[in-house]
Amino acid sequence: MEYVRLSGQFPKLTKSAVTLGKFDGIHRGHRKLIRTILERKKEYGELAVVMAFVSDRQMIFTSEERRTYLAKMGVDVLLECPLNDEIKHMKAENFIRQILKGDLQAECVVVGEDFRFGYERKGTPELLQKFGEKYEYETVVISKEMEGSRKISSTYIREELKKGNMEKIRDLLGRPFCVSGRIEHGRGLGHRDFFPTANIIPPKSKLMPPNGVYVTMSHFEDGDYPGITNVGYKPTVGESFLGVETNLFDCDLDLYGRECTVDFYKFTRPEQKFTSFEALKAQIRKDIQSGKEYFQNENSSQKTLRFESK
Ligand SMILES: Cc1cc2nc3c(=O)[nH]c(=O)nc-3n(C[C@H](O)[C@H](O)[C@H](O)COP(=O)(O)O)c2cc1C
Ligand SMILES: Nc1ncnc2c1ncn2[C@@H]1O[C@H](COP(=O)(O)OP(=O)(O)OP(=O)(O)O)[C@@H](O)[C@H]1O
Repeated sequence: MEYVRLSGQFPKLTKSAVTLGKFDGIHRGHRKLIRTILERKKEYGELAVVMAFVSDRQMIFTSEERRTYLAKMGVDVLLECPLNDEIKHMKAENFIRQILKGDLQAECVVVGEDFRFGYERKGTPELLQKFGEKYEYETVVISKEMEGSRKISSTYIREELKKGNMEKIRDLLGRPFCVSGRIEHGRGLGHRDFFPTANIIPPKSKLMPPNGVYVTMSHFEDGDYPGITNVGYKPTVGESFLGVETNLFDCDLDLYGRECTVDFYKFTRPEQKFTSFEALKAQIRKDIQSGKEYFQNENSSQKTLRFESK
């Protein structure tokens, strides 16, 4: 997949199917749009292009996580376009003429039914359709994917992430919330004293759930390991950065330096400051036990698959 972080000129493409939006998290609604451009690729040989408008806010998926994910889906080009004043104030027709048609040579534009763009948010799916006749492209408008009576959106997922509601997030994303990164060395206290942990330091750009303990599944290139993860600053020992620290059940491999994706299944308790290291260790023993019970529970076994629903 070609990845372009725009800082001025748009790339010149030929014959593309373009989908537009912020695309944070690539939730079930986003995937309907992406599947549509992939179908166009298959049927008409159009380039599958995702144009993602980006700002400085923390994201459900970091830019890197999103890139990896879209490449796996089969997207040809990811354009990250800063949501700056120039883009925000651009007249809708200019955006269509200069960028969609002029640069990207769109044959097809795919958006959700409430998508808005350009000056005074006057760019609507209807307007895209209207100009499609003049500039010769097709517009596909996708109906909103719902969860009950509420539209799925990145905003909805952010709200649930703030509450640590990992089960709900899994429904909305159609897969678990995850953190990806390289396993780093901790201070080594855990390993020396009894429970080894695999540590990831998420970038500051990653939107995280509340500090606390979660039941997780860690995915490495050659295997998946259930475990229990602490997110936070380890107040008992005092750490200066936020860590994602996982005790993998029944795994004694040396994992340092390896790439890992940790899927979050369930929040179990907030992070606490303990009065002694012994008290912390006793609590972690209990955490490990409750994590193992989660995976042993027959009803939970279905939940541990890394399936992608809808
Ligand atoms: C399941 C689990 C739960 C944890 N809960 C807490 C906690 O509530 N408070 C805390 O200060 N540290 C917590 N920790 C972090 C420990 O302080 C940390 O594992 C230990 O200090 C070893 O750190 P090191 O690997 O950097 O040496 C937890 C770790 C794990 C794996
Ligand atoms: N639930 C959904 N079903 C179908 N299409 C959607 C859905 N949510 C968003 N889209 C469409 O996907 C594209 C990208 O959406 P975008 O990320 O901008 O919105 P969002 O997910 O609603 O996020 P936010 O809550 O931050 O506005 C847009 O064209 C949008 O209309």
